Amino acid sequence: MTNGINTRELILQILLEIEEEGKHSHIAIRNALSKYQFLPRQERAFITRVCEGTLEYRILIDYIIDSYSKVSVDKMKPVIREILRSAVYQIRFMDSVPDSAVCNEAVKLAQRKGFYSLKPFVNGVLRTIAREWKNLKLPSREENPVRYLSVRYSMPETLVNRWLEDYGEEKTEKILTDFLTEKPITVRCRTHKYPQKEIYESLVDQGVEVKPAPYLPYAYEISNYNHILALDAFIQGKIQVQDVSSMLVAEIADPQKGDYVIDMCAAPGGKSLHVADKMGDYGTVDARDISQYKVDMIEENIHRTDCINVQAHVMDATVFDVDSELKADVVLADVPCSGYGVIGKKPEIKYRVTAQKQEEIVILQRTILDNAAEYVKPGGVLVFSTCTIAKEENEENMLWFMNNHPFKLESIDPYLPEELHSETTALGYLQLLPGVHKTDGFFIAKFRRK
Ligand SMILES: C[S@@+](CC[C@H](N)C(=O)[O-])C[C@H]1O[C@@H](n2cnc3c(N)ncnc32)[C@H](O)[C@@H]1O
Repeated sequence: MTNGINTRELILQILLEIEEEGKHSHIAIRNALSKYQFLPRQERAFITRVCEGTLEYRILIDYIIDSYSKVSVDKMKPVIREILRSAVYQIRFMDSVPDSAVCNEAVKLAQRKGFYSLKPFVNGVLRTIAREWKNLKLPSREENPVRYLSVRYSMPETLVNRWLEDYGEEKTEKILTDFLTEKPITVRCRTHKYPQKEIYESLVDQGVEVKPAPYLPYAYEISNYNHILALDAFIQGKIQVQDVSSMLVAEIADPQKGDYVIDMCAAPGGKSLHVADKMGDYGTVDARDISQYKVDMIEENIHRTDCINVQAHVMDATVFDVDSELKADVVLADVPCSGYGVIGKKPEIKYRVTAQKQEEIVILQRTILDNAAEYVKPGGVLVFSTCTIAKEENEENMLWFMNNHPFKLESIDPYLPEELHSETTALGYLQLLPGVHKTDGFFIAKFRRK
């Protein structure tokens, strides 16, 4: 308890918003923390870790609870379920809090939330788990490898099955391991405007730990800071938060000074700003997104980075814009996707997968790609990208696109570090897999209009 705020209660509230109201985890956590800005850094870190960890390990946690509770997790009242889940996360994964304190806090919280009669149940289940969890066996890998991987790495069986089929057991296990590995944030240094040394020194002067990121010389991994919004390099627009996979898009697009670039799905503007930086102050990036809310996010970034050659507009990429026909030197179609490549950052994605959503997203992507094709000048470039590792959204869409539009793939090797070169990059596309490559899961294909 700090300043009248009960940390466990705040954690419960955040988890209920994510699990019961369908909020995105990073938004629910960010909103709660910005409401209670006075909380000390250590407590903020604790809240973030417990919420993220409870979500990341939900399947394993439920397996543990179900092994020791008479009432199964899916039959419990949401408040009790989330109290137990977050307590089990602390017992299983955090040494900093004694198990007895975790149990006591959970029991008190159940009472405060009006579940007086369930106090003995919460107490009994948690104390048994604290005593017994080390003896609990996971499902047998030999008898049921899918169930084993699902519980061991907290990944729904549908996704495990899909990746086993697409990538084989070894790569799937690397992907699953990577999703549960904590990683620093990556930033792009805007070296077109500011010397990298100056950016490095500004970060280090504020106590930030700075390490080179993989694959691109102007990317850093940063850690050991409280708020990124309080870093001078960020405030002054010298850095942009972006995964290296996403930075590769502007490299591969290779815009030339004076080009007209359309970014069809641009918010919050990471790739638009990068492309604009690469063009210097020449040319225009037409950064579009579906809603004013999204366009405001792009505007905020334009303002902070003082990128004068990016213009943001509300425009629905599924609606054909006749004024853009054959106008663009470069079109970026960084389409909405299932997001499986960023499950490590947004763990709730893995629990919200349905076959229907998967089909709908492919249809949406193809509609956007149909329009994107029409905007590219003869001889111009279309870069298609997603942050997923689902074949139907990536390779299958790429093949479909080539069968339906007058474009050909073009080698992307000239824009990539040698360690990323492969048969597919020589052809014109790249599937990055978490744990196999040192980035988020991401797909990029480069087409040129015939
Ligand atoms: C992968 S994100 C884009 C990330 C962005 N390119 C960047 O690098 O910062 C996909 C974007 O597509 C937008 N979107 C979804 N449906 C859309 C539509 N029909 N028209 C335009 N944008 C759309 C979403 O709002 C979201 O901002």
